[in-house]
Amino acid sequence: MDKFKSAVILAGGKSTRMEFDKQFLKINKRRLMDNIINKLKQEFEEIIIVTNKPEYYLGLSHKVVSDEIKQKGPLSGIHIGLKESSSKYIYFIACDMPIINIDYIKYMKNEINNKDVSACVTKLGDWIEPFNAFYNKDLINDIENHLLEDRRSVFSLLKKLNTFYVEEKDARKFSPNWDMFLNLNTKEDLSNYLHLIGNEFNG
Ligand SMILES: Nc1nc2c(ncn2[C@@H]2O[C@H](COP(=O)(O)OP(=O)(O)OP(=O)(O)O)[C@@H](O)[C@H]2O)c(=O)[nH]1
Ligand SMILES: [Mg+2]
Repeated sequence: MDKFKSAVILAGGKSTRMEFDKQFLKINKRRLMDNIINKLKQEFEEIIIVTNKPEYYLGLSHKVVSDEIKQKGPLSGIHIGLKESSSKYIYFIACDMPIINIDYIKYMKNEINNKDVSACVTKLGDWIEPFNAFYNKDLINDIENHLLEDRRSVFSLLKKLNTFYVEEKDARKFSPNWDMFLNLNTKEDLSNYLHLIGNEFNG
């Protein structure tokens, strides 16, 4: 079995800060989600979308699922993503992360290939980056217990487990300005990003 067969895109959030649903964001007349899917196809055989609006994905050839434990934030999406996927390690990315770094994905795979870890996440100072990361399918029960205690933080969950951390300085070799972790939370984030790539926001 391919240990790294599956990738999950989380698109089940409320987009409160962006004020429109980020999963439908278009850049240069193309849906960002479609770009993410196409990129991930280079590296993963199975792609799963976790969305709160599955009716907008009818006809897509990938698996589309919704949270089973609702209203608990990203861990809800990680939970169902792990349940629905069919490999040991599952790659997770958010629907508002426009820059996929395939070399870094390959690097993480190689780092954990011969290890048995709960997750592979990257450090940023004292913090971690919860996406552009791998999680072990084994975590389903741990996440359920964490959420039952009404704890929602990915980092506090990972601290309790056997997590493999990539050091910030090692990750920066792949992405010196950290763009592979860029996520578009606000309209300002979006307009900065569009400016960077030389586009205007066109809805
Ligand atoms: N499946 C699922 N995904 C979620 C949930 N909450 C957030 N996410 C996803 O997790 C990722 C990171 O979340 P945020 O950047 O905070 O996005 P958000 O929660 O939609 O936006 P805000 O409301 O502004 O916090 C995004 O891909 C969201 O779609 C949830 O309850 N379920
Ligand atoms: Mg949020």
